[in-house]
Amino acid sequence: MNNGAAVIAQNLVRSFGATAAVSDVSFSIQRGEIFGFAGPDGAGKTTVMRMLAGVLRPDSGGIAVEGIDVIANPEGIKSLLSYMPQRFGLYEDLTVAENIFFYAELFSVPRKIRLARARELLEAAGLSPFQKRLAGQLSGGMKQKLGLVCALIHTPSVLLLDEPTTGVDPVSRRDFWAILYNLRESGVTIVLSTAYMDEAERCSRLALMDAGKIHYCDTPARLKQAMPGMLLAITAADPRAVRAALADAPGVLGLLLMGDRVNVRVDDAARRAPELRARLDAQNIAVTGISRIEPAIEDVFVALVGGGAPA
Ligand SMILES: Nc1ncnc2c1ncn2[C@@H]1O[C@H](COP(=O)(O)OP(=O)(O)OP(=O)(O)O)[C@@H](O)[C@H]1O
Repeated sequence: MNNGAAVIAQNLVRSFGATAAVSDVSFSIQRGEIFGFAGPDGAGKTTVMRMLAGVLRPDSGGIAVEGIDVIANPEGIKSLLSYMPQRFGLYEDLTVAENIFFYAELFSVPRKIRLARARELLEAAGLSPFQKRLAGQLSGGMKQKLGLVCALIHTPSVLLLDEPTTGVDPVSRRDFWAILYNLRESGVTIVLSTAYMDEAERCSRLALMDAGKIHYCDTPARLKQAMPGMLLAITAADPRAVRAALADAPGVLGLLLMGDRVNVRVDDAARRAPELRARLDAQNIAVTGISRIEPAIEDVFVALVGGGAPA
C-alpha cells in the first residue's frame, strides 16, 4: 500500500454497536502535509484518528503509516508516530519538566539527546520559564502546548493531533500553529482533527467529514472554488429576521447565520443583491449592509456537506 505517502487509509469501516462511526473512508496523506479532518461533533474524526494511531482496530479496511501495516503491526509504528488524543495524559501532580521526561522514558529517547531536545521544544512552545510548574497549574493553552512537547520528544515523522486546540484561547492557538508550521518545515507530517472552521482553513488539505464519511477532500482554496453559487453578507440589527425573510427568496441557495450578519448563498450576486434588499425593505427589516464576500470554510462546509456548520 506504500506509494511514497506518509499515511494511506483504504475503505476504513468501524461501528460501535448500531452506530456506524466511520463508513468506508479512504484517503492518502503526503509527507510534510498538514492534513485536517473537519466536521461537527460525532462526525467520526476521533475514531479515524484512533485507528490511524493503532489504538483502535477497524472492522475492515487497511492503514499504512510510512509503509508499515498498522493493523498487522501496531507496535511497528510506535517510534514513527505520535498521537495526542483529545485528553492527553499529562500528570497534573508532576512538573512540566517531569512530564516531558516521563514521555522521554516511555518512548526510550536516549538520555544523551533528551535534555537538548526538551530544551528546544520548551523554547519553541514558550514554556521554558515554567519548567518547574506543576502541570495541573498550567492554563488550558499551556497544557495543550505541553502535550505537544511530550508528543514530540521522540521526534516522530507522523504527528496525530485530535482536536488539539479545543478550548484554547486565540493567542495560544496562534502559538500552537506557529509550532505546527515549524514542524512541517522540518518534514513532519501532521494529521489533525478540528471542529473549528478557522483552524481547518490553515491546513494544506482538508477532509470534510460528517456522519462517518468524508464528503470532500481538497485544499481549502479548491474547496472554496467547488462551492456552488456566490456569497452575499447581509448585516442587520435582527439577522434572524433577515434569515427568515429570505429563506424562500428566488435565487437563494442557502443561509448561514454568523453573529450580526447572514451569509446568503445565491446563484448570481449582482442580480440578487438589489432583489433581496427590496424584499427586506418591503418587510420593514432594516439592513446595514449588503456586500459580496469570499466564502470561508464554514460556508463551504454548509454548502457542500449541509447541516449546521461546526463552531
Ligand atoms: N467507544 C465508543 N463507544 C460507542 N460509541 C462511540 C465510541 N466512540 C465513538 N462512538 C460514536 O461514534 C460516532 C463518531 O464519534 P467520534 O468520537 O469519532 O466523532 P468526532 O467527530 O471525533 O466527534 P467529537 O468531536 O465529539 O469527538 C459518534 O456517534 C459517537 O457517539
